[in-house]
Amino acid sequence: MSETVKVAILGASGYTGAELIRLLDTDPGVELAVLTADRRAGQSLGAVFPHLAGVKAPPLVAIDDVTDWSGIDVVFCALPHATTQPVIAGLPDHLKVVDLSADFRLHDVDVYADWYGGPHQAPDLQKTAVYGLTELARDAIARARLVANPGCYPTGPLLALMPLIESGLIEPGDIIIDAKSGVSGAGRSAKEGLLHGEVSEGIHAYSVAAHRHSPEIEQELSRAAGHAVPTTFTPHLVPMNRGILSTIYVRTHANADAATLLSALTVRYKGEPFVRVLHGGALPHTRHVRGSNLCLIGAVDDRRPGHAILVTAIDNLVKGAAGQAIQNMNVMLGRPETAGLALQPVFP
Ligand SMILES: NC(=O)C1=CN([C@@H]2O[C@H](COP(=O)(O)OP(=O)(O)OC[C@H]3O[C@@H](n4cnc5c(N)ncnc54)[C@H](OP(=O)(O)O)[C@@H]3O)[C@@H](O)[C@H]2O)C=CC1
Ligand SMILES: CC(=O)N[C@@H](CCC(=O)OP(=O)(O)O)C(=O)O
Repeated sequence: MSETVKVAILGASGYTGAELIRLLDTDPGVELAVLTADRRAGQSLGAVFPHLAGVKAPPLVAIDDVTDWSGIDVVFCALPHATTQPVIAGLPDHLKVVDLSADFRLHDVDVYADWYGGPHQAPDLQKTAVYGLTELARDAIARARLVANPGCYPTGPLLALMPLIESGLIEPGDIIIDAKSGVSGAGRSAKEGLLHGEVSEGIHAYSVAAHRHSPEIEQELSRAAGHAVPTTFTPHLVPMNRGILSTIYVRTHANADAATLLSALTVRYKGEPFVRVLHGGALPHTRHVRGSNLCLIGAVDDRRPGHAILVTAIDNLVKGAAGQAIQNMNVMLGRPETAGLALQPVFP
């Protein structure tokens, strides 16, 4: 591999594609070599995203028109669910791949089929995929050819909960995750439920007890617990563009209180550039992470003894998607993990 990392972004005209470009443009060691789109193929980057007109990048092309992959090192796949499996299966072996879609996250392809409405189209490739929650899977990511980037909703809660389950401080079978997302989480394609009139000046729960991120959260919490862990997860859509705030209700073990949980998380994430544990009752806001790759975690004691409430905040497009994908690329290539990700949050 040459010193400059040559990347292809499949789905470059979407929200996560735009975020990959914005972040990678800050890394002088990366060249944007191939950008693809579907309906917008044939357009320049500046025509699709006027705010990115100053970025050095080739025009967007259809995936089928990319015939020579020999000069590419890494592919970011930012395509809709289910379109991704045949595309990645068809890529040459020399490419490292970070998939932002859900297609390779679920290890059990039968569970995938139940939640995503059809059989998995690349089950053998699925077996090789590493679930890429960077801070908790770094060694496996470093050895992987294909990394399945976690979903935006699971990222914050898993970072908070997995170390606490592993250290026996909380009851894995008694977790409730109440999450609120900005609308960019739903992508850029037009949908009636995302019209300004449907989203502004209100908030609503959706996919209650039926969201496709439930099996993903349960897969990872079960791995931490060593047994099956059913979890209550309720997403809400809120009238903001970016951010996910997750409020997480847990029952504690061994007289642990919120301070105990925060101490354990502080030890677990010591030296991590992107996970920050807040103390003294401080709780994160989505505006504390906007535009950055940070995950902030706070906790307070519930008024019910033996119960605590954790709160996590991420930017769904950064730590929940493009930022974590770049972090994973950096780990896969043995590069400094913060390359392209050294941006502080945009505030207010
Ligand atoms: N938005 C978010 O916060 C997060 C999204 N994800 C996942 O990342 C992936 C990308 O999401 P997002 O950027 O929001 O999606 P968008 O809908 O904003 O963008 C989708 C991209 O894929 C292209 N595309 C659509 N259909 C096809 C097709 N059949 N063949 C080839 N290209 C196609 C689009 O091209 P064109 O514009 O030309 O139509 C566009 O570039 C999805 O799987 C999503 O679930 C993961 C974490 C967070
Ligand atoms: C607000 C909103 O609609 N969010 C999306 C989740 C986006 C995401 O990150 O999930 P994937 O990576 O699995 O697509 C949803 O609820 O389906």
